[in-house]
Amino acid sequence: MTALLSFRNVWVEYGDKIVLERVGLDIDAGSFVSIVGPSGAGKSSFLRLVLGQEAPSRGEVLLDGQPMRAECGPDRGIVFQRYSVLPHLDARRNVLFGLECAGARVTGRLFGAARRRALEEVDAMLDAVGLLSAGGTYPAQMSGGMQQRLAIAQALITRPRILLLDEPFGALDPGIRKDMHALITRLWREYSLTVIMVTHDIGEAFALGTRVLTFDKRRHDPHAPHRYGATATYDIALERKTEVQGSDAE
Ligand SMILES: Nc1ncnc2c1ncn2[C@@H]1O[C@H](COP(=O)(O)OP(=O)(O)OP(=O)(O)O)[C@@H](O)[C@H]1O
Repeated sequence: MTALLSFRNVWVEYGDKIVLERVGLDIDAGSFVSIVGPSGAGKSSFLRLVLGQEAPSRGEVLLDGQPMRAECGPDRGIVFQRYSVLPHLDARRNVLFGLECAGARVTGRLFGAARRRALEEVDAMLDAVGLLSAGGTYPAQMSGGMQQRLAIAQALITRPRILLLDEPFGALDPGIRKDMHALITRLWREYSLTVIMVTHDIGEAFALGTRVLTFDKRRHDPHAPHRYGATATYDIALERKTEVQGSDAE
């Protein structure tokens, strides 16, 4: 079976600074991959490769066995720790914006029947993340948890196959984080997503992932810290036996 994503001897270098080196791994469709590692180990750089925001300086990244083009496509969505949503748009228009970006590249706006259909989809997505009644609310009026629900809705509205999460729950209180764990688990299953999540929380990595990757440097040169890059040093397959329970879990 072809892996959804394959990394073949992938390097990321900025000038003479090596960030990632010799990354070789396959990611299967439907997996939930957690990535942990020290600050600066190239975890966000790895996500940018998957997003198509950046091309490897050496090696190749394959999507469905084909070389991935260095461009963001609607089949990949991303949620960051903060600032994923647009402050000047209410919740409904934030999610609609995600659709407009993907569906109407020329004008950037949807009109008439297409807009009505899109708004129905938007409301269904807001419902899926528990924000249907907050459709007219602006991000500044929302709690951190609500903003992250909105960011997830915005990322999922284009029905991506791959959802990238960069420390998505890092700024949230523990109770809210549990709710978000339950939500993301439900959406991962319902939407048959492949999730790649960077987190600094080891417990979260193991609670949510079907696989945990650690990124770190195998070699260090104390006189030239940029000489060696990080790679996937541990690759741990997990059996997810238990459901993640949050207060909003179905
Ligand atoms: N465009 C760039 N030009 C030069 N260096 C860069 C660039 N982007 C990232 N880096 C460097 O690459 C290294 C890895 O950054 P990256 O953000 O991928 O690490 P990370 O593991 O996600 O870190 P953190 O956990 O702190 O978010 C850092 O040293 C960073 O300064």
